[in-house]
Amino acid sequence: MEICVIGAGYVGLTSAVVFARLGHKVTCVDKDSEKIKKLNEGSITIFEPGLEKLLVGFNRNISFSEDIEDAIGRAETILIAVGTPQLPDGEADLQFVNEVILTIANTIYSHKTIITKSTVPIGTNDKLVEILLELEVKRSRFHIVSNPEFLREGSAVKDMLHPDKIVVGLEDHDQQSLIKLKQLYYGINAPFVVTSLKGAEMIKYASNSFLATKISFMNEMARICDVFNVDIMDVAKGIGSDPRIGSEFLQAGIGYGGSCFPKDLQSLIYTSKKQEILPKLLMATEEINQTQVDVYMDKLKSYIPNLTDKKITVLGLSFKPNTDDIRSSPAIRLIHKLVAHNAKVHVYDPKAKYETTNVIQFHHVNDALNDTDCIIVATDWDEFLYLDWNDIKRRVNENIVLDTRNFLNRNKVEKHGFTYVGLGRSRNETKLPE
Ligand SMILES: NC(=O)c1ccc[n+]([C@@H]2O[C@H](COP(=O)([O-])OP(=O)(O)OC[C@H]3O[C@@H](n4cnc5c(N)ncnc54)[C@H](O)[C@@H]3O)[C@@H](O)[C@H]2O)c1
Ligand SMILES: O=c1ccn([C@@H]2O[C@H](COP(=O)(O)OP(=O)(O)O[C@H]3O[C@H](CO)[C@@H](O)[C@H](O)[C@H]3O)[C@@H](O)[C@H]2O)c(=O)[nH]1
Repeated sequence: MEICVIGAGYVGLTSAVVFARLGHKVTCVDKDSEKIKKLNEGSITIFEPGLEKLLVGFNRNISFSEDIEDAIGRAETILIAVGTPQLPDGEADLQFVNEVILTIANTIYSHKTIITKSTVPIGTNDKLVEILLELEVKRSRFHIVSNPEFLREGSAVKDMLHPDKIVVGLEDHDQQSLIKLKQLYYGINAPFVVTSLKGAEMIKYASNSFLATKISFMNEMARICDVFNVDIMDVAKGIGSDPRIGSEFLQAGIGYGGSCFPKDLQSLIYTSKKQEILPKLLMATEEINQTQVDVYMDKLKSYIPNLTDKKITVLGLSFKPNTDDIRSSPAIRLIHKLVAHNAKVHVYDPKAKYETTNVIQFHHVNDALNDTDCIIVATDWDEFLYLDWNDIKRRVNENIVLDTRNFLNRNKVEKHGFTYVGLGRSRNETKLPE
């Protein structure tokens, strides 16, 4: 199948490469000429495990271009994978989706299946149908399909090749597009969940909201565990073994970040309020998340009351491991707070970069750790599990380790004389058998 993927970001590029791997002929377009230039030179524009290898392996099936009209003209299937960022009031900004739909309207000369992969508010795809009709595109020339994406950054390729489901939202009685989607995903072993356009849009928001709520729930539990000297890790293990709860997304910590959970929750809150529904649970989820960094700042200040001129080393910048993405990263929020308290901030991240005043970023973890007064693990990169605490002991001024991800091996850290600080990570008061 000849496909045009519009947007060469995390979703667009991964989709383009995966569909090329499935044997389709893909043109991936982006209006960012720098991105397209790099991709045409053979360099990958994002860090995503396995993506570069797959691109190299299937580059015969994929091309990159800035010429959006030309790519649309040739393709029978068009995937919209442009950004839908957040406006200041929480509403999703649909300017890029609207831009694309106008371009499509001006370029349709044969039938197109237009698939929205971008996360868009409930009712958007119905609106896209209306817009195309208002622009006098013949009804026989297009079908709109909502096919939200559920990949996670850091495991995007794996998630797209082995999804747990493929959600497809269709216009009324559109059997033709369902057949097209099955052809598109031929080779992927996953059940189809078929629903209306609005149904598919809602599934995407409900999925992210549920997962974000699970995280905020655990963060609230961690706050409670903290005052009762209970280890939240025991609680996660205990409740996670119940299949009704499930063991994933129970990791308490500094809060969720990234380009999806925060903005999608804000967007659903906005949409609900517009319909005069007060989404109290979603609002609480967001509020807990927003204040989680402050909870860790209070922890830090209970050990170092005055942070002025204290050297604080932050390990991790990205919003989660295995990605270079720092969008809405809690690590960045934490760094801003440290700077506001006049701390001298040293940072290290295996892949992500962040430039700002009063922060020094190091290329080697040991350089970032020299003479530090406190080590804060802000992202759970595997690399930090293998730190040589015996060596670090000799480099630092003070022995405080704040683990905001409940992730380090506490015994290993404490064995070398460090004070391990977490939230809801109190030592069990009952002496248990070894
Ligand atoms: N990042 C994720 O993990 C993820 C997962 C699932 C769904 N989503 C959703 O997918 C969408 C895309 O997210 P992303 O993270 O890939 O975004 P991104 O910002 O990484 O990429 C979007 C790309 O679209 C391009 N673009 C914007 N307007 C364009 C236009 N008119 N023509 C051509 N290109 C244009 C931009 O230049 C950019 O390269 C969003 O709606 C997001 O919510 C993201
Ligand atoms: O137990 C957990 C799990 C995750 N996180 C944090 O939650 C955020 C989001 O993590 P994750 O969901 O793994 O990454 P994303 O790439 O943001 O993926 C989410 O957002 C995407 C965009 O909508 C969806 O496609 C995915 O299904 C959804 O998991 C990160 O900051 C994580 O550190 C926790 O704090 N505790």
